[in-house]
Parts: sequence; structure tokens; C-alpha cells
Amino acid sequence: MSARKFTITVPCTSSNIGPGFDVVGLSLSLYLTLKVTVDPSGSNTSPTLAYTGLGAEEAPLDAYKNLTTRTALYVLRSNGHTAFPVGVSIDVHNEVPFGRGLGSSGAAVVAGLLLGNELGQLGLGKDRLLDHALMIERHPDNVTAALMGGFVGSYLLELSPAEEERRDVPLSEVIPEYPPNASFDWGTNPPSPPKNIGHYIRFGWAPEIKVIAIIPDFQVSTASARSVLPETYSKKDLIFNLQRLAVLTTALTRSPPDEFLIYQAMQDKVHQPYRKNLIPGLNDVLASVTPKTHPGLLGICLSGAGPTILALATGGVEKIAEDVIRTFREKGGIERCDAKFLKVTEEGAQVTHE
Ligand SMILES: Nc1ncnc2c1ncn2[C@@H]1O[C@H](COP(=O)(O)OP(=O)(O)O)[C@@H](O)[C@H]1O
Ligand SMILES: N[C@@H](CCOP(=O)(O)O)C(=O)O
Repeated sequence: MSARKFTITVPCTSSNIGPGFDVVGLSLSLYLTLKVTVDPSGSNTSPTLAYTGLGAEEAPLDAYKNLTTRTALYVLRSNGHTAFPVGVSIDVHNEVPFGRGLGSSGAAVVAGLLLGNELGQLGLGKDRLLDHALMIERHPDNVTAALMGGFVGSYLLELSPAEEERRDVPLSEVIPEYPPNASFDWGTNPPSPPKNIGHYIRFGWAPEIKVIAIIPDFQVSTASARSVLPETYSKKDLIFNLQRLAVLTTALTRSPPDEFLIYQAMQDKVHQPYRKNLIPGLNDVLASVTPKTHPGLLGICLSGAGPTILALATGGVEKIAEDVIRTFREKGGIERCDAKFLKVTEEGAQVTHE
């Protein structure tokens, strides 16, 4: 049998866009790319991994430790396969910085979903793959945008008790850490996830709206940025966010974009105020870059869990980036930031066969 070759491409994502905590995500033009060969005459029983680009010094090359291949193994195991096929080799190239709020872990998971689907020739559609993604990243915003592309809103279905039980399988059983604990049973496959647990809708995106990501040179893990959030919110703060999110999703589709509407609609009281201590200078950045000080600016917020700043603008993008970088340096003591001028990607994660 001859070797199969295919390439998986997954965009990075910016979630929340101000008030849409755990709800909206935007897929953007930095990519995680996997070039995969499956050679049935090969002798390796676990995939060999080579990795270039961002995170190369951190990403495990052991297929049982790497998030992408662990996700692929979950997709395989929950769909009747017991192991990886033989003869798999994967060249990873990554442009998505780790721990910056640009959805690197969501991209790694989505790449793993497509990888598992291809390795097992399972023929699962994207909607079904989303169910698998939600067993791993339990907030839908990044993974939905990375999988589907564009500007996307999503919610999780309320489940029946039986479905809850299938969904609440601990992560350590869905994608076991390696080596797994002594009682872990590789012979028993995890249940397949309940169906249609995540629902989504694609919004439009006004073509005039440009995207700037200003990426500080340090990591904030999403887990730690979630641990600082409160368990409960005041009615006032919830209403504040709901009102803005309802306006924002349509405001970003309208041409020409309305800067007053968008700037106000990108304010947030649910996550950014609690994350400011993790990101020195955040409040100064958000307060000092406004449509008044920076003509062309539409809105500015934390990208995902941070520390990246997402600015949306119709013009003046270089000045916005320069001033965010300067404010981070002067007020936050952050010496290095990288500015990226990104495109909204329409197509989402892709597999192409050679
Ligand atoms: N391409 C990748 N391959 C393997 N692991 C990855 C990859 N990208 C991200 N990860 C894992 O995800 C972690 C970052 O996830 P997270 O804290 O959610 O930040 P973010 O998703 O905002 O970049 C990394 O430290 C790494 O463990
Ligand atoms: N809604 C999540 C999004 C996390 O995104 P990431 O890019 O930081 O992984 C949150 O804000 O916690």
C-alpha cells in the first residue's frame, strides 16, 4: 500500500472581543500547520513528530504528551480505534505564540481533531468534531472559530443527566497524561461525546475593519487567567456585558463601521477587570488608546485570556500599535511586544490531500 500524505492548517483565534466572554471568537491569519505522512510499510507504532516555529522548545515531541496527537488519539479511541495507525510522521510548523491569548491550545486541539479524523479515516464532519473539541477545551469560543473560521458566536447545550455524564468524563481520561496512572486502562475506549453539544453561528465582518494584535513577550496561561475570575457576578455587570454583546455582533458587520457604537460595545466588566493584575499596564493601555486619541480606532480589548491586546481599526494601525507598545513599556515595564497586522480568515481549519 502506498503512503498517504495530507496537510492540516488551523488559524489562530482571538476570543471574547470585549464583552463576549466564552461566547465569541475571531479566526485570524497566523497558522498551525501539520504535514502528515502515513506509510503503512513503516515500523513506528507511535507517530514521529518534528516541530519548527513558535513553541519549538516547549512542545513535546512524544506523541503521548503532545496536545495535538493526544487529541488525535482521543478522536481515534472514542470512535472505535485502539491506537494510532503505524507509520505516521508529522512535521509541525507553528506561527501561533503559546500562552498569549491567541488560541494556541485551541488550534492544537483542532489540529488534533482533524488529524484523528484523517488517521482513522472516520469521515466525521466539522459539527461532530466540535463535539469532540468541547470534551477537551470546555469553553467553545476558540475551538469553534478555529474550526469554522470567521467571526463566530457559540453556546453549549444544556444536557440531559445521561449526556452530562458522558460529557463530564474527566480530562485525564479523555486525553490521559503520559505515563497514565497505574489504574488507567488503555483497553477501554472513552465514550464518544454526546451529539451537538456546541451550537454556533457565523456573523459577517465589515471589510473595512483591520485587526492589530499587540503581543507582549510573556505568557499568561488560560487556566491561571480563568482562576482569577469570580464565581458570581452582579446583575448590573451582567446586564452591562449582555447589552454590549448584542450590539457588537451586528455593529462589526456594518459598513461603514460606527466607531462610537463599536468602541462602547467592546467594553467589558466580566473578565478584563479581574485579569489586570496578571498583565501589568493593561488598564493604562485600554484607557489611553481611544477613538479620540487615535483616529481610525474602533475598539480595543484583551485578546482571549491575554496578555495580547486586540485593536480593531479602519486606519492609523501603525500609530495604535506603537502607542500600545510604548504604554506597555512605560506603565507596565514590559520591554518587548510584537505587533501583528492580521486578516480575518473565512475558511477555518482545512485538510488538503496530496
Ligand atoms: N502547537 C502546539 N502543540 C502542542 N501543544 C501546544 C501547541 N499550542 C499550544 N499548546 C499547549 O497549550 C498551552 C497554551 O495554552 P493556553 O494556556 O490555553 O494559552 P493560549 O491558548 O492562549 O495560547 C501551551 O503551553 C502548550 O502546552
Ligand atoms: N474565553 C476564554 C478564551 C481563552 O482564550 P485563549 O486564547 O487565551 O486560550 C477566556 O477568556 O478564558
